[in-house]
Amino acid sequence: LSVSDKEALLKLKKSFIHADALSSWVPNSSPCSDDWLGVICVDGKITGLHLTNLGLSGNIDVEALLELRGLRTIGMVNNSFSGPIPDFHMLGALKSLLLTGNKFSGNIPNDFFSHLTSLKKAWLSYNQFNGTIPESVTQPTHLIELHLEKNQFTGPIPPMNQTSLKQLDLSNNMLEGEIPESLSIFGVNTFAGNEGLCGKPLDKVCTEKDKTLIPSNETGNKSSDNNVVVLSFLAVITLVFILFAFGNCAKHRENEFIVRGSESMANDQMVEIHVLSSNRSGASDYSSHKGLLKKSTSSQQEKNGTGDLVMVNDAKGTFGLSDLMKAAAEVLGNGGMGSAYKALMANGVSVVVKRMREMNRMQREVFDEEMKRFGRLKHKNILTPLAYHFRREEKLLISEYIPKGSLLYVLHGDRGICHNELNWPTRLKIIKGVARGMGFLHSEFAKHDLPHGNLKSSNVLLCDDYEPLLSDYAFHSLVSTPVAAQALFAYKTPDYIQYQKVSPKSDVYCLGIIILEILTGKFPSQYLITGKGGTDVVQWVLTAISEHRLQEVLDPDIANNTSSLNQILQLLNIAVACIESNSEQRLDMREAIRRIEEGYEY
Ligand SMILES: Nc1ncnc2c1ncn2[C@@H]1O[C@H](COP(=O)(O)OP(=O)(O)OP(=O)(O)O)[C@@H](O)[C@H]1O
Repeated sequence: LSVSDKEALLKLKKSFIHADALSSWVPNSSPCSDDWLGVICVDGKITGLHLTNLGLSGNIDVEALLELRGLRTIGMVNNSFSGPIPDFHMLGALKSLLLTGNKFSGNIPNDFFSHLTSLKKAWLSYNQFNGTIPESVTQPTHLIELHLEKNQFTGPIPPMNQTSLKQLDLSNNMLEGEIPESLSIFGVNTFAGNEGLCGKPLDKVCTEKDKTLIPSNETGNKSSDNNVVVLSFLAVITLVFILFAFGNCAKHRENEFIVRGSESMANDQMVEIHVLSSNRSGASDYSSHKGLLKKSTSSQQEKNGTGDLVMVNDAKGTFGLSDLMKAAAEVLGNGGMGSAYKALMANGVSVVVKRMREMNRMQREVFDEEMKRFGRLKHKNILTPLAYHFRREEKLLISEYIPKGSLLYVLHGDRGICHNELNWPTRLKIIKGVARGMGFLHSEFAKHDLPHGNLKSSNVLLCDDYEPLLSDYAFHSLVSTPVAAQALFAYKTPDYIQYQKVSPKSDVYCLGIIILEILTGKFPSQYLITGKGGTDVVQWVLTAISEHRLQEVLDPDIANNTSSLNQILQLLNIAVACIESNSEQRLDMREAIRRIEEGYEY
């Protein structure tokens, strides 16, 4: 590694604002041998930067990047970078440019992709880009993945005909005109949310006018002018809406809108969420009856009870959207996949409603099948959903409310009676239940890359007798990779951070973290976006092992249980074998479960 590579990275770091997460990037260490966060090296050469979810912003110093001769991947997914797209087109050897989930805005120059001839993956989704899609996107001949969804691109789609293209997502922009025939092999979801598009695979037939729209700068600029008008109009409407809603809310504010998130979980206040009733008009539209949905469904759906709520499991009886809309709702939190509410329905049943963001990877029929399959799952340690609601813009997943709450809450949030009940036999019961639930998911979803994908203590709910129930599993196939990378805990494992891969072994790593969390009683920093706060349980335990201080890492509440100490240390060793950073040397799920069930004697 030449010195200038290190200097280049330090220069790059200087151009970032809020770079606290890059505390390992310091002059007296080496990027490759000292494992600088997010720096990918092959044979001592820097080949990639994988700076995902680090809260970074600032002006990316492309000159510094130019000095990294071996650089092939730039990954800056889910940070806060803003302004025009940096001059990445100067890095002609780039293979992956991953910028999803930032605040980049403005036009992308028309020749941006011309020099990026080796580009295989371009993820520019979930930003605020506008103007036309640069025509040069047709030029990288090996392009495999192009993600432009959730921007404000206008005008027609350039005539891309790369046969290499396997993933294309242009959804939720403002594109218009005829879809090029070469792209009609992609599904409807690729183009959804662009009112002005027509042609196959969409149902909308093109008019002569649509067909004459050709990609040109003039068209792009014209449409963006139109968009400015439309956007200004929308902005005014939104402002009126916000002012009105604010006025309405302010009246009720004192006891309402209290969020019961992980930070303030002991707060049990009820909230009212105002519902926009579609069958009235004018300012009086905003009825203040209790409910969950911001926009109401049609009055017919309300009348017939179930609306378009699909029951997949009637263990708690049947109910409909209208029952949910009338229920008293309480915000439980806002996780990576969306927000969660508790709803107490008039029949006395409490449910949790999760509003899922971005579950549009599948066609409606496939989604329906998947949900029905979820509804049929039966295992003592699995939370089986009760119902779901499908609309393009929004999916709701409804499950039974589990009063004791999550392992996260009982372990770290509640210092009351439940925490005191977390003695060793109870913790062992939880570990075994989690392992059994994982075993079930790994055989039920054996073909999935991630049978669970999001195992962490907030997704382990505790029954009254402390039997754990796993929730939020098997979402991986329902969402696109950029969303998964943002929302699923399996993407925080070394498998993804260092090697950009996930597999069933990533679930094993997550199991290891949860066991360490239960044994140490510490909140893992791994759960936090920036990794700041909490305890890096992996590092802490590995250091303690190397210094033969194992007992010191145990939660004092269980460490005093001398009769079980051997068993506790045995579980600690199993967890350590699960958090092995090299997935090939890591235990597989079956072996991890076998060891947890059988126990090893020292
Ligand atoms: N069925 C349930 N019963 C009781 N509490 C629940 C239930 N489902 C979720 N919760 C709690 O509600 C809160 C919010 O859940 P949510 O799943 O939205 O967020 P999360 O688990 O923190 O993140 P993620 O979206 O990644 O799973 C969490 O504290 C969770 O433990």
